[in-house]
Amino acid sequence: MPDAPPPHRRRVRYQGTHPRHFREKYKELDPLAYADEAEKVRARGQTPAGTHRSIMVAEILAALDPKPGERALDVTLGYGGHARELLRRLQPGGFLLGLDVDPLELPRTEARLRSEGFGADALQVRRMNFGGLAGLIPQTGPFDLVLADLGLSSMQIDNPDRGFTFKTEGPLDLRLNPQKGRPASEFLRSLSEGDLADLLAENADEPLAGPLARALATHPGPLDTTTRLAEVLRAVLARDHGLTRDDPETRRTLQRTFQALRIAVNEEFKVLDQFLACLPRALRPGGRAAILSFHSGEDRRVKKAFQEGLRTGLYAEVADTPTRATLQEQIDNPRSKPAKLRWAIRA
Ligand SMILES: C[S@@+](CC[C@H](N)C(=O)[O-])C[C@H]1O[C@@H](n2cnc3c(N)ncnc32)[C@H](O)[C@@H]1O
Repeated sequence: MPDAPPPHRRRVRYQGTHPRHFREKYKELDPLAYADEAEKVRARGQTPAGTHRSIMVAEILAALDPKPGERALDVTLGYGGHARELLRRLQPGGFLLGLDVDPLELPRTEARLRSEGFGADALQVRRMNFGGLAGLIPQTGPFDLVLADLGLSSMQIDNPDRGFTFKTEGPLDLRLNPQKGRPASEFLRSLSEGDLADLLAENADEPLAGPLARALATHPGPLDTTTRLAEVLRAVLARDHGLTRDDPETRRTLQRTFQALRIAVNEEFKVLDQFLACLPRALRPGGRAAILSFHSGEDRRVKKAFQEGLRTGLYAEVADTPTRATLQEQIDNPRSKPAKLRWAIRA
């Protein structure tokens, strides 16, 4: 019998000349069929949907100094961009173990790296939270280099189903691993006004923590979508400060609130502290660690752990000041603007 014809796929429709929403960006989401599209999007200073542009690659390579035959641990594999650059420099004979907590993106990243020729002798991938590093090291032994690129990948931010962005309607989820724990909407319901104010202040240095917490805690209906949460916040900013939807301060306040909730839902400070406490055990003598952080709560922790490790003799050398992305990179990829890189060398 002849093969049945492939099912007809209706072209994705969108308003205007360019697709604006994630699901409309069918060309970017299918880079094999539309090879040029990603380049055009990058030339506009944007990140193609479904991909991630690795940040401060040259600076991270300089800090980690990977050499053929060495063993590396990337605890935030993400899109695998940094891992790919490390793997190239670790060959021949080197090895990289990539971890990520995200069950949705990790298999795609592994498939992409395998298709680029990195076999099981060079690359292994494991779904796990880097907060559990202390349980991993007895199995793997220490590494020559360890990389942590904290936070979220662009694939996670841009996918409305994950609920990380207020720019598009989606469930208020915010979990890095949606198969574990409770979504932000449920978590939000469990908090008192006081808890919420503390969370906004501690996790995002939010100056309007009090009034925002009051509005969220006393909101009559459910706050179960990204856009509904954003509307409640915007209403407070308009009422108390006359800020419009498009005011940059409105955007920053929304970003801080989403960040504070994400940190809480994923217990990001707790797992970062666990990781930092175990990091010296994950490094061989002379081993190098590099950590890229994206907000002050993370950077404070990294700085303190490195300085304490230097004082107690666990580290031989640590970065005095954080390295920032070059101005050109900040223009090319605005997501690199808040990034701070710190490194340490194991004694
Ligand atoms: C900024 S992205 C990494 C991008 C990657 N360096 C690249 O070049 O493609 C951060 C990744 O870390 C993962 N992640 C965040 N917290 C984690 C944790 N506690 N344990 C494991 N993975 C985590 C996220 O799921 C995300 O994929």
